[in-house]
Amino acid sequence: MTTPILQATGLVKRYGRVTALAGSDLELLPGEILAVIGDNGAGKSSLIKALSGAVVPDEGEVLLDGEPVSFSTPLDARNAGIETVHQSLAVSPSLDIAANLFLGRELRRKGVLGSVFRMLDRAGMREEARRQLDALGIMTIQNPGQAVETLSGGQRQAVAVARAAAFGSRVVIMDEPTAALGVRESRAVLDLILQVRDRGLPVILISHNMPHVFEVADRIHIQRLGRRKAVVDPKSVSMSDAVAIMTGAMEPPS
Ligand SMILES: Nc1ncnc2c1ncn2[C@@H]1O[C@H](COP(=O)(O)OP(=O)(O)OP(=O)(O)O)[C@@H](O)[C@H]1O
Repeated sequence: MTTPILQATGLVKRYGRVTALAGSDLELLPGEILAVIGDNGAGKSSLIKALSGAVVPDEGEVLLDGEPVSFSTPLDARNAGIETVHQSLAVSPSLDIAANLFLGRELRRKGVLGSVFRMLDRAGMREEARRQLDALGIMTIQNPGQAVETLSGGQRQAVAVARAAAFGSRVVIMDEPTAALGVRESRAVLDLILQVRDRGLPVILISHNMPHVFEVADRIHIQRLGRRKAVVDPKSVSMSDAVAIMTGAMEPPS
C-alpha cells in the first residue's frame, strides 16, 4: 500500500461541551486531490485546522510521510511543507503581488545589505513571483509589482493559491477557495488547483460546491458528525448519493 503523504487518525477536538472532531481519520495520498465535504458543523474546518497547526487536537495522531508530527502553530506546519489557503484570504491588499507572495519570508539582499541592514531583495522577489505566476499559467496578471487591491477576487485568490503552490513543498490545503468567486474566476482557480496537482503536489480541497468537487477531486472524503463517514470515488458515486451520505439520508456503499 502507498504511504499517505498526510494521515490523521482518531483526531478529537472539543470546544467546551461541543465535540467538533469525534475521532476523525483522514488520508491524503501522493499526487491526489482529496476533496473534503460535509454539512455545516461536520468538522471540516476543525479537521483542516488540526492538520495545519491552527488548533492542537485533544487526542489523535498526525503523520507526515509516515512520521508522527505535532504542530503547535501554523508556522510549524508551514515549515514542514504544509501550506494552507484559508477561506478568509490572508493577502495584504496594499502590498504588491510579489510582496504578498513572500509575506513572512521575504528575500533579503545578498551580503551585509541583507544580513545586517535587512534590506529586501525586491527585484529578486519580483522575478521569482513572475516565475511562479508563469508556472501556474496566471497570464492575466501582467505585473507582479501591481498592488493586490487592484486585482479582481479571482486574481487575488490566484495569488493566494500561487503562494501556497510556491511554498508548499509537500501538501497544499485549500478551504473553500471558490466560495466568493464568479464563474470565470472559479474556473481559473479550479484550473490552478489541477495544475498544482499536476506539478506533483497533493491537495486537500474543502468545498461546499459539489460540481467543483466532482470536477477536480480524485477521491472525496465525506465528513459527518465529527468523523470520516466514507471516502468515495467521484467516478463511481453520483453527486446526489454523495450528498445523501453527507446528510445521513443514505449509508455509504461498503
Ligand atoms: N472555536 C470554536 N468554539 C466553539 N465551538 C466551535 C469552535 N469552532 C468550531 N466549533 C464547533 O465545532 C463544530 C464543528 O465546526 P467546524 O467549523 O469544524 O465545522 P465545518 O464542517 O467546517 O462547518 P461549516 O461548513 O459550517 O464551516 C460546530 O458545532 C462548531 O460550532
